[in-house]
Amino acid sequence: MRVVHVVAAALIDAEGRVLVARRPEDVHQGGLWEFPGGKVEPGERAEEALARELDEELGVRPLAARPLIRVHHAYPDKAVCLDVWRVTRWDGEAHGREGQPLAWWAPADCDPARFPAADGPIITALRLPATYLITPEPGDDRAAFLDTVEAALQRGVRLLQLRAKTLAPAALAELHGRVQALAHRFEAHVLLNAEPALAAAIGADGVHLSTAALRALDRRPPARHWVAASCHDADELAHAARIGVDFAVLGPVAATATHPGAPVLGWQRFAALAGAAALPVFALGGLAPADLDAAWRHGAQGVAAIRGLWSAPNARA
Ligand SMILES: Nc1nc2c([nH]c(=O)n2[C@@H]2O[C@H](COP(=O)(O)OP(=O)(O)OP(=O)(O)O)[C@@H](O)[C@H]2O)c(=O)[nH]1
Repeated sequence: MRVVHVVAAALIDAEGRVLVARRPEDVHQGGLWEFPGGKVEPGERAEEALARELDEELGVRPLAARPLIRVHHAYPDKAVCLDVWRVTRWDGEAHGREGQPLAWWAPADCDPARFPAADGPIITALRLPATYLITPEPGDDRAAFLDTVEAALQRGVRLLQLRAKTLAPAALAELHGRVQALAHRFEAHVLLNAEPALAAAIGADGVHLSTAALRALDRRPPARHWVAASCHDADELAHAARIGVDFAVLGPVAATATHPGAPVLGWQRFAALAGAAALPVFALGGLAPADLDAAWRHGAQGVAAIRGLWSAPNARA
């Protein structure tokens, strides 16, 4: 089946709401809500197509846009590649130039059932921040560890993975409770890197699956908000998407101090794997907030890091 290349925009307003439009009843996926956009014309660059579609459909001109996610989806009657951009500044006031109803919804309120099936990963991408902090092993000084977590939250980190492989379950649960209480003060979420049953039992916001844990599962484990997984190749990404994992971490993109000698992917390979994956993918391995533009250009949700976020100067949302 020929793949139709489509550009779509997530216009984000000052309150973090996203603009959605209702598709006419009589077209493909009619009656559902969508992100404004349309087909890329022959010879057109994606950004040109985006500007043309936003003018035709909404009467606005994008001023600040960056890639959000690329989604491939095969409907029974057509295959699409949705190239979705996050637009945070534009000229003009958005109005439905083709008579289509418009609405501004918080990403948390976007119900995937009201959108075409391809849009699930787009909604997830909109709900996720651009950085994912993975904690280093906590040392004996728990107070210093919690202070550093709090400083990271103050810098803007909103998604954390508590990774403390050396702790027994009771000590891990104890530390998790403290980290989660801090995180919730900042409306941030904590994923516990542990057995899904333990994460669920102690009320974690989510669970982060190791590659081995991911491979052992044939369905999404129960979780309050998030199920994430560590992946290294196309098979693992496909398995993660198939069982309903929300997002993946893929790497190492560059060499890291924590995993010396691990084979490095590089940005080109990362982009190929992330672009084919049906879920948002954070880039991991030797990265920091300064790498966000490169990460977005190569199809990442953003950057996941231990060192690069634990004491980095900032974490852009
Ligand atoms: N703009 C947009 N299109 C989407 C989204 N999700 C999704 O699956 N699509 C699909 O991507 C294609 C977009 O093309 P289009 O908006 O030019 O519309 P169309 O196919 O109705 O045009 P046509 O009548 O010329 O065939 C449609 O097949 C649509 O179902 C989305 O969120 N926004």
